[in-house]
Amino acid sequence: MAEDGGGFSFPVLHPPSEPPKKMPLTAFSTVTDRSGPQSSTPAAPVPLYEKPARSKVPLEKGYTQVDWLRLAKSGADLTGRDGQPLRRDISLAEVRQHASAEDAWMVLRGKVYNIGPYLRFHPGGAAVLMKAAGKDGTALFQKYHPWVNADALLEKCLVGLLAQE
Ligand code: HEM
Repeated sequence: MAEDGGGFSFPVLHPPSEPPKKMPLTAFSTVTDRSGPQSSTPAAPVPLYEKPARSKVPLEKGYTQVDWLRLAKSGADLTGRDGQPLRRDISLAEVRQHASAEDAWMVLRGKVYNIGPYLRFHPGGAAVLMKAAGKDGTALFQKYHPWVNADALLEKCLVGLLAQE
């Protein structure tokens, strides 16, 4: 609608005949899930951040990573090599013979580690780590935590290198 304003023509807005309905204040009731049949109950709010499932286990007292680093620095022989030099010829067949909790070796990226001393310190739990005992655990390691610096953590557990086949 336009009215004459002395040579100018401009629209005049009339207030709506009905006052606006009171708007709900919460996002909860204004957001509606239209994916399925409509219902009177509001859709549950979608969480913005799903907490990933963690499988860290509570460690026994005295078995934190700090305790481990302290042990690793203590000079104790964690390799089980009894002072023998690093070996470069370890076969997978030999690794397989070290598959018990008392005597556990694991291959990680071509390096053979004596993981027995680390079992109780492993944040994922000893039982999980035992899955890789006597085996090449590289794929499992990469699956769970490729960011972990095993070279540093297990430096003092190095038995030697896997033989090139
Ligand atoms: C011997 C080499 C390994 C070392 C040094 C090691 C070290 C660690 C460390 C430092 C963490 C804590 C990671 C974090 O808080 O971000 C961890 C967690 C874990 N590790 Fe290992 N790990 C080893 C091998 C393995 C293997 C072979 C498996 C699987 C069979 C495994 C499974 C896990 C799992 C499931 C967790 C808990 C992950 C989580 O939910 O936070 N680890 N490990």
